[in-house]
Amino acid sequence: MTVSVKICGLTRTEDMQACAALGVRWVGLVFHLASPRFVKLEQAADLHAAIPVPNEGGPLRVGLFVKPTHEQIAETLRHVPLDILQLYTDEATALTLQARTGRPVWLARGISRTHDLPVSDALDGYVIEAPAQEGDTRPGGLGRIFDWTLTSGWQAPAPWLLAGGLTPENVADAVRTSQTRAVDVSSGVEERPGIKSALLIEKFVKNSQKGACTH
Ligand SMILES: O=C(O)c1ccccc1NCC(=O)[C@H](O)[C@H](O)COP(=O)(O)O
Repeated sequence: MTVSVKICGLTRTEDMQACAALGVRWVGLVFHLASPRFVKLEQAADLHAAIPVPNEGGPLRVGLFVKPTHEQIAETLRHVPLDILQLYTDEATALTLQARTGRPVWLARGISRTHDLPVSDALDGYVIEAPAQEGDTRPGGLGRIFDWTLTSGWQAPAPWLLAGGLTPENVADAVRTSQTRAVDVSSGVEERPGIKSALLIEKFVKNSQKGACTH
């Protein structure tokens, strides 16, 4: 089994190109102003254009939005033809935005117990990560892990990615323990926020496959 990889929070052309060259399945662009990885629309359009499109073998482009309005997403899509929307919002809003944009929507969900795991199959996917804590300035990209055994044996209602605090060192164990088929990383492959390391991305992609052998 192959484990699919998403690299999130890209801000530089060379990092987009490294992801494409290393066979990363998804690249994430953060449209949340308070993030150190925030990209403006023109910058995002340039990043989008820097790599092959998905039907020519390039990664799918995922846009991250925190409590977005339809207007914000519509304006973003006018500049950047994103393939997938990753939303930090409630499920009802996510469903509305899925219908209004016609784009696949992944809902980010922080979990601290199995009871928190999503049950609805109406969305296109989930990003499962550690729950937000009081004082957090943003809901993701914080390098925080959660108990990976919580998803072991989960009959997920839709495709999902494991996220939060993954690194080249822990990703094989994370895949093995959580039984995920897709992983999502931002800070664990960075030199500093928004600045990725091609070497760390390469190690991450390679090591993510090592946990996949046993399930
Ligand atoms: O990266 C951010 O700054 C960010 C801001 C607002 C919402 C989400 C954000 N990032 C999400 C991600 O990068 C990933 O989906 C995930 O949380 C992994 O992050 P990390 O723990 O840094 O690997």
